[in-house]
Amino acid sequence: MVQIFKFLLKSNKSPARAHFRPSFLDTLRLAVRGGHGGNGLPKYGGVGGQGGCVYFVAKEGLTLRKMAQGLKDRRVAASSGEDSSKVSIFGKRGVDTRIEVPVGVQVYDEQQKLLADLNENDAKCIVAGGGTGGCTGNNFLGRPGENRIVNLDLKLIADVGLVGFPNAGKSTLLKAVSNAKPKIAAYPFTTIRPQIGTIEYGDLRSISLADLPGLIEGAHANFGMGHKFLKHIERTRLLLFMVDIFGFQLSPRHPHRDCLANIYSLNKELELYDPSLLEKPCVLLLNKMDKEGAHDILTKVKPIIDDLSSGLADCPEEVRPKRVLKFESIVPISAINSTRVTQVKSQLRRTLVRLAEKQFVSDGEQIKEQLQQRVGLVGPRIT
Ligand SMILES: Nc1nc2c(ncn2[C@@H]2O[C@H](COP(=O)(O)OP(=O)(O)OP(=O)(O)O)[C@@H](O)[C@H]2O)c(=O)[nH]1
Repeated sequence: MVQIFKFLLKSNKSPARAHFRPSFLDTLRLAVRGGHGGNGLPKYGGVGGQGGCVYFVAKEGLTLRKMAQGLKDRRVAASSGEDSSKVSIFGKRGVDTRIEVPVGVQVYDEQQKLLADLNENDAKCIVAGGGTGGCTGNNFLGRPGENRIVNLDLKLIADVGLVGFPNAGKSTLLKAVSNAKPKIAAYPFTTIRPQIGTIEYGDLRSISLADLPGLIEGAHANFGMGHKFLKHIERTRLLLFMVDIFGFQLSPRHPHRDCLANIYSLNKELELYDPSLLEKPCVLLLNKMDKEGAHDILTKVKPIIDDLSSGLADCPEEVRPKRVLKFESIVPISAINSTRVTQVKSQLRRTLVRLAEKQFVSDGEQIKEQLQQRVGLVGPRIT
């Protein structure tokens, strides 16, 4: 009888969903606790060992999901310091707990205060200090370690951020220029998580390109997946905007926006989310140029895109930005046929090289200034 029941229960089990993929994880909450300080020994003036601390180390190639899998109950503690004893007057320090986190993680406390920004491989930060050991100052009673909740917020780091409304052809471009294998389909929101691809050049240089999906009108106010993906733009050095030359309509309930309105709308979304994003260098791609009528639209809109402020008066009020973007370059392309894709690759590289040069010069100036201050008037002359 038991066997029959077992068989029936087994056969009723629903099959695993073949399309199931774990979703992208970019935030994680952890409880961290430093070790308790060991007690001192009053009779001999012995000092207890300090509690161990919990610290994070950034490691490339690690994801928050992988990290979370290793921390099932989301609690991390370090061990306590040793008590002072007759044979060991100074108690041993507690063992520290090292937790590896992905590069690009920002650590916040419960009051949303930034504790650390781990954006380099091997960058470290202590998130919970150990308690002090018992000594004369605390009546030989060891103190508890720091105990708090920390929030980890992962922001992707890529050289280039690909920004555009759904269906513009971002995944198609990513596939054409890089080694990424994104999902492509003729309906919006095919891409549900950021994808990063590497563009490789003949001289073995490479740059990373992140497709940041989910941007829609109102994303700045957290509509759609709003902030979840907008935040990733902050860490990119160059913005690559992409619009469909024929415009875009989110759904039959939403108005159809032509290509110009789309550009203004993207401009406004970034401006409202964080105006400093508008200072990043940017390149615009006008996609789907292989379709009939695309060149006529391009001839009409190109002069306005060259100087976006000239078209502001005709722009629908709800998508009108206060400050307009100035594109370094505007490239009409067909991502599906790879037309002018090589030009896009060279343009991205040129802009990034120029940026790096600028940064190098300004770093150099800063170092020179610091040196001059340190050496002062008595040292050798710095030219
Ligand atoms: N005719 C034409 N169609 C294109 C071109 N680029 C992309 N498409 C088509 O446009 C549709 C959307 O392309 P995707 O690459 O998925 O667009 P996306 O911007 O990544 O879309 P989301 O995943 O919604 O963010 C697909 O059917 C593509 O085949 C192009 O250059 N010309």
